[in-house]
Amino acid sequence: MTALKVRETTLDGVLVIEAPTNFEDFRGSYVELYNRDIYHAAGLTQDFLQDDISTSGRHVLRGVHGDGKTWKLVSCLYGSFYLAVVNWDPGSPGYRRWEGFTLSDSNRLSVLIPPRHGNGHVVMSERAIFHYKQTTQYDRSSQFTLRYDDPAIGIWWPVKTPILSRRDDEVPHV
Ligand SMILES: Cc1cn([C@H]2C[C@H](O)[C@@H](COP(=O)(O)OP(=O)(O)O[C@H]3O[C@@H](C)C(=O)[C@@H](O)[C@H]3O)O2)c(=O)[nH]c1=O
Repeated sequence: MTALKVRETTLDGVLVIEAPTNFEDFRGSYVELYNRDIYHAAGLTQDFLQDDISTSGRHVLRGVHGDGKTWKLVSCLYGSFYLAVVNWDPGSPGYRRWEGFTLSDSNRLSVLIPPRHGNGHVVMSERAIFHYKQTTQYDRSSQFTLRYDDPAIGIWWPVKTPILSRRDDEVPHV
């Protein structure tokens, strides 16, 4: 069985993971994005029970959202986006630390995000498909929303005036 290639990040528990198979030939590509047995063999035994996608145009920014119980495994199915993850656990020494990642349909990377972290992404290609697996059913009332440009967090974004939903635009600074 292929061993999963996993890289640690500056955020405790946040991992960058290569696709178990990323094959290209004259026809195009074939990607095995998630394989339960290979993930479990690497110690990543989260029980994912929902798959979600969102599609967005260039410079749309969704987030920063999170909750206290959900693990997410984020990938880019099409195009490219910049993903920011922030530790939002007041009990953690890394509280408010953030890191950014570029995910695309060429690097085929996934990012594993533990509970008590916020995530947001901004689309860099003309269109992109954001995909994630999650360990809980959607529960809007348990989610927190952070302002993407909150100076108290200081996330760097490659786009300074992104397109936002009303929810993401109206959220106050912390
Ligand atoms: C997140 C979610 C939304 N929905 C619905 C609710 C609403 O009618 C519609 C659009 O929802 P939103 O405007 O909240 O979508 P969006 O702003 O894209 O929210 C998402 O942002 C990214 C960054 C995440 O990581 C997700 O967890 C989620 O918070 O989709 C579901 O049915 N299931 C879900 O799991």
